[in-house]
Amino acid sequence: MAQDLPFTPRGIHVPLVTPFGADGRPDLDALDALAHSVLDGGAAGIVALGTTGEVGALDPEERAAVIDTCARVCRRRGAPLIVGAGSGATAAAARELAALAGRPEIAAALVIVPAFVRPSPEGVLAHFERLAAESPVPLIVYHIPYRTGRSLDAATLRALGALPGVIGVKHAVGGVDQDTVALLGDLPDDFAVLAGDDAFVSPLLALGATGGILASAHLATDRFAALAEAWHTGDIPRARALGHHLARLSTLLFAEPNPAVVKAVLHAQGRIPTPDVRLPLLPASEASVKAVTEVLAELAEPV
Ligand SMILES: O=C(O)C1=N[C@H](C(=O)O)C[C@H](O)C1
Repeated sequence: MAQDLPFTPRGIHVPLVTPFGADGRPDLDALDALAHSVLDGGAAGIVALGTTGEVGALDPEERAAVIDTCARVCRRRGAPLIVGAGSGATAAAARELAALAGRPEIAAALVIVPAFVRPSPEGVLAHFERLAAESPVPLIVYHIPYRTGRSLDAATLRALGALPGVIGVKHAVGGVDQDTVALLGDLPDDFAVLAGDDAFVSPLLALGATGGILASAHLATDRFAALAEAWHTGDIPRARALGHHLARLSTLLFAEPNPAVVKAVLHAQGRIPTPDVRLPLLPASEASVKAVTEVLAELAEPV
């Protein structure tokens, strides 16, 4: 089903892990089932090829297969698909985005701020101006300075948000800082902030974020969906209680490099065939899985 345009990202979107089979290849049936399960749990949509999908460790054919699988599920469910695309320098990013044309399930592309080269804020703006002008799909800026090495102030984020074709930012600055507060206090029209640091989703929703892109929401998906709903409807006692519980869960899920713990727990639950991650990631420890399992059991109680 084609998405209604314009797409306004809202609610919890789950950046899917890429399950690997015993042969080491992506298990597309498991990916299909995982996508359905998080949508059944109340996710507003899914994200293919996020950091959590180990995009950097997939070859081009594997990436295409992941997009095809996720697009098929989203078509069937009428759910929006966000695709991670457009890393690297501007020309290469534009080519990657161009390849997303003609896929009505793809509601937006999640495009990281250029990493490692640390362009000036003006360079970041020029990068997104060119990509937004050429992209066949709307863009969500993925702002994650602790991975890219490029921090951006609220004024630059607002300028990005004012670009036609840029519909949101996945905000993952490792906390709630002065620029987070300034940005959410004065947003450009039709520009959504999505929480991208799992442990901080509740405070960001409280400040006006419309949702989140959260690896943690593979687990307790219904609770993350309820958290977003509670903040949106103003049920503050419920929102606070859920937020505190889910922050504990996310902290444990990110105790080792993402998505090792998420995959290990999904495997322990029988939802993916192996807990395997590709190097340079290492498998999660048993202690991490045990700690998450305990918090999940608490979350099964009414909050
Ligand atoms: O894949 C993603 O998108 C996410 N990646 C973040 C990360 O690994 O830093 C975490 C977030 O939950 C979603």
